[in-house]
Amino acid sequence: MNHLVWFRNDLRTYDNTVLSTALKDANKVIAAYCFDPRHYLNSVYGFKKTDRFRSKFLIETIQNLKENLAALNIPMFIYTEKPEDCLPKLISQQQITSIYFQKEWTSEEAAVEMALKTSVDNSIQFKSFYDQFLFHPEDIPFDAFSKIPNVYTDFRKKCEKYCFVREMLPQPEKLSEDNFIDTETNIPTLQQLGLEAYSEDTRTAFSFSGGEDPAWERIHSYFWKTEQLATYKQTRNGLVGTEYSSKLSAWLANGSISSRSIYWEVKKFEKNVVKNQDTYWLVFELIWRDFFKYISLKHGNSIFKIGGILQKSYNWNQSKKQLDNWILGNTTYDFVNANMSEIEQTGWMSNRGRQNVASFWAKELKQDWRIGAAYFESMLIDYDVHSNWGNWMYVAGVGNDPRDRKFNINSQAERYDPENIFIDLWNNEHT
Ligand SMILES: Cc1cc2nc3c(=O)[nH]c(=O)nc-3n(C[C@H](O)[C@H](O)[C@H](O)COP(=O)(O)OP(=O)(O)OC[C@H]3O[C@@H](n4cnc5c(N)ncnc54)[C@H](O)[C@@H]3O)c2cc1C
Repeated sequence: MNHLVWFRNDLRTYDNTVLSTALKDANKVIAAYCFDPRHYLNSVYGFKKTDRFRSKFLIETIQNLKENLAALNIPMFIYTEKPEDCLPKLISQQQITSIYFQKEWTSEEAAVEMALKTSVDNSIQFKSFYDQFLFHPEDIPFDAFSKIPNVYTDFRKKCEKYCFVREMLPQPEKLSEDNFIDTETNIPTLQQLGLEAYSEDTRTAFSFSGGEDPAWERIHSYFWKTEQLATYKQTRNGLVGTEYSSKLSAWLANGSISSRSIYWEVKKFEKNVVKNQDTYWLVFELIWRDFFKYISLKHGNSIFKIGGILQKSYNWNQSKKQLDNWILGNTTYDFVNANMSEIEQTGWMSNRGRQNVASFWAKELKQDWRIGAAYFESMLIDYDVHSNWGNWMYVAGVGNDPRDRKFNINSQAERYDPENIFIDLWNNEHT
């Protein structure tokens, strides 16, 4: 049996169900990753689907994954082509019998899987696994995805009571040296993906580096070195600096680390250092992440539609001038401007910032919320389809917020940035 592990948003060797299962009964295992050219084109809203910040992070992630796979004697083939164009050739050259991959359900990802299926021989087996969750779909206390509650608290309480988090998988065992071959394929540069190289803004909240090793270094630092986890709930609404929140989202989004691993690391911390509301709260937030994945499983493409999952109709506007002012930080609110400047310069924005700029865009300007979501999709280093579109729907009043709130931006700024430290950092001319 010759197996191909087709990496998607599960870019790690550790605690990876797809990789571990593929290794079980194989004579030979090879890996592949495709920088899909469609991900670097413009979306229907006119933004690059993946701009420079996430692309650079992804390039670093693949470099790290390639090295970690090589240490297991697994060769990694890297293409800048559509999977359905390059993988059939690889499958035939390497006499592959089965393809292992993480199951994705959003329409674009599902279409790629279908296109790949139709471009290879019928005898090739497709084996896909859900591996992006904290609570595995087979373990949740709901009979079907259609039964997932639309209110977060109902979902969380039932999962916390009746569900469990699976153990992490053992470290994969190294294959024999003859499994390794020279792949003679290269990781593209930013320029080859049609993007410009850039140097990091010194004001960045966090100097992100892609890959599972940097993800674990962050865990080591945030949990064990500085013990910031012990005060997470108290600091998580911060705006400036590396330590106000975990910053794990970028690695979680492309699967460099599993949500399960973070959960079990929290449990270790609770045993060895302290167990309190703050340590629990990180898990609480990881459950939010699961919630939006289940909402997208339940509602399918509605998460991308203007009426959202509630199918609500509002009078949405589409003003190019308002869009330019929002993106360039020329609105009437310094707090919105500072946050928009941060995302434009670094690909990052705090959760507090995201809520405020999204509320301003959708609720105050009454602009089509999908344009805001598409801009975030382009810019965010931690873009995750479910978390982004789910949170945008939530803030825009077409999703899961039972109270349909609008943020008072001035009072938010006074509360979270009382001395204008954040505003001054991002609104003053950068030297
Ligand atoms: C409009 C809007 C768009 C967003 N888009 C994204 C996105 O594309 N990708 C993304 O990962 N998060 C998104 N979020 C959620 C949240 O802002 C980020 O997860 C968080 O700011 C990341 O920082 P952190 O890792 O330091 O989070 P922490 O506060 O340390 O939280 C730990 C982890 O919990 C999860 N989490 C925390 N808050 C949320 C939330 N509200 N929804 C879902 N998961 C959460 C994340 O995986 C995060 O890494 C969005 C929020 C809003 C309001």
